[in-house]
Amino acid sequence: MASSTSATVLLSLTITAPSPEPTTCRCLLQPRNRYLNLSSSANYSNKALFSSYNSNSFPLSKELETNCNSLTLREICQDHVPDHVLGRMEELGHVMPTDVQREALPVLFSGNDCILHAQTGSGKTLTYLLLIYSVINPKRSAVQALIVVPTRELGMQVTKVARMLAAKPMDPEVEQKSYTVMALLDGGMLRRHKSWLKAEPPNIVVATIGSLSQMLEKQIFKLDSMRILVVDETVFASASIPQHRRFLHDCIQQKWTKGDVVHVHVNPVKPMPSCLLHRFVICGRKEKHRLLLSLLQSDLPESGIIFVNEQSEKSKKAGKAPSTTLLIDFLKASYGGSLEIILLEDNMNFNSRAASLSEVRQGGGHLLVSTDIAARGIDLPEITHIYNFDLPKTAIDYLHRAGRTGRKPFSHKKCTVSNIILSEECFVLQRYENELMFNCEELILETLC
Ligand SMILES: Nc1ncnc2c1ncn2[C@@H]1O[C@H](COP(=O)(O)OP(=O)(O)OP(=O)(O)O)[C@@H](O)[C@H]1O
Repeated sequence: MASSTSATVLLSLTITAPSPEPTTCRCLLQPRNRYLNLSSSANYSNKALFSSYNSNSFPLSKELETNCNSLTLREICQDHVPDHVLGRMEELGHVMPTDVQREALPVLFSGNDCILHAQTGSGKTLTYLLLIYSVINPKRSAVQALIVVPTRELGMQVTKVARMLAAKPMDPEVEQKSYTVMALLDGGMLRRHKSWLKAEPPNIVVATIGSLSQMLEKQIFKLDSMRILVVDETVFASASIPQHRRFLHDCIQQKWTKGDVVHVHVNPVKPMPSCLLHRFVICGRKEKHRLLLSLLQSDLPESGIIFVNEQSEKSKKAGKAPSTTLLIDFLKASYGGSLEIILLEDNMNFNSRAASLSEVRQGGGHLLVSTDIAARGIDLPEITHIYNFDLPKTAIDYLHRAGRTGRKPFSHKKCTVSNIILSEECFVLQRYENELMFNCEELILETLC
């Protein structure tokens, strides 16, 4: 994929990297006139944002740097982001910056290449959207920013936030052309999008890789006006070497970035948000349903996600029902609490998945039974409890699942991640604790029953 000529490319990524500095990170890089192959980028498990824009790089003012600690988001952004976007941002309750926003935004606005490291739920999406709104021109009918996401669910989430920030000012006195944001997601109406892209290209496109490739192949999607490319929550490479230093080294080697990339590292020691309490219960395979029920009855979550691993091929071939279905049936028959039980899994068609998510987003308290499809990028701040009915397959998956709760940056409320494990899985959990540097307390069975 070609970036536009004389463009500066910026990459931001969330590397959920364990050793030597385990953390979630984003990386902002500036290649010049480079080709970036999204689908074949390999070797890191991360969340990434690439953006390209014509920057008049200027050094970060020392004064701004020192004063940034006490600045509001508006003060940090006001010379860059249009006023009505800042107004919307404040209406949405974003007044003070999170750590990553405070540290990253001045660097991004300065046009420097940089890498950002920050925990899940720390406000990276707003960070890159503010950068996008600082760069694109709503009067220009051309795709100026492209955000590539791995799943339809994350795409819907990002589109929602982008549209909320871009909403036209309520005040009729304020004349402002609104930004247009298109969601080009798998399972969507590609024919309709095709006409839209041809007739009046939107300013921002949020796309899954499949839909994007189709549009690129048919040459409907033109990248010549693109100034920012974001790759969000995408696997760039093997999870076995998720080390940001190595990643950065490779990016420089591949010339995706200039050599003087800035590395902004927020909370370098602990990748896991500190507002999370982790605990585990050991039980036999047949006791898991009953144990989950006891946990739900004693925790009384406001809302929660119960993560179940995907059904194995072997189990499918044997004609067994998936664990999600069994669990939903069990909960519907025995739960009896006030929360609504909702299913979200890969096997569902796009419409059913969208319906489940919109039901969840309407609020009112729910228990979402889900595979890892809900583990990345989905932002449901009302979730207070995560239950790993099945232990995730990797430490990175653990981090992403856990990061679906505790998503209120300025709240001191503790949220809980509970793991229902078999005795032979203890060492796996221990490994995740070591890799991600968190502590998981054992809950003794008697106290629950
Ligand atoms: N400055 C802010 N003030 C208050 N809330 C904020 C602020 N910035 C972001 N948030 C809220 O914090 C939550 C998490 O933000 P966001 O989804 O951007 O995190 P993230 O770092 O991208 O997480 P992940 O890596 O898990 O995708 C969202 O509900 C968002 O609305």
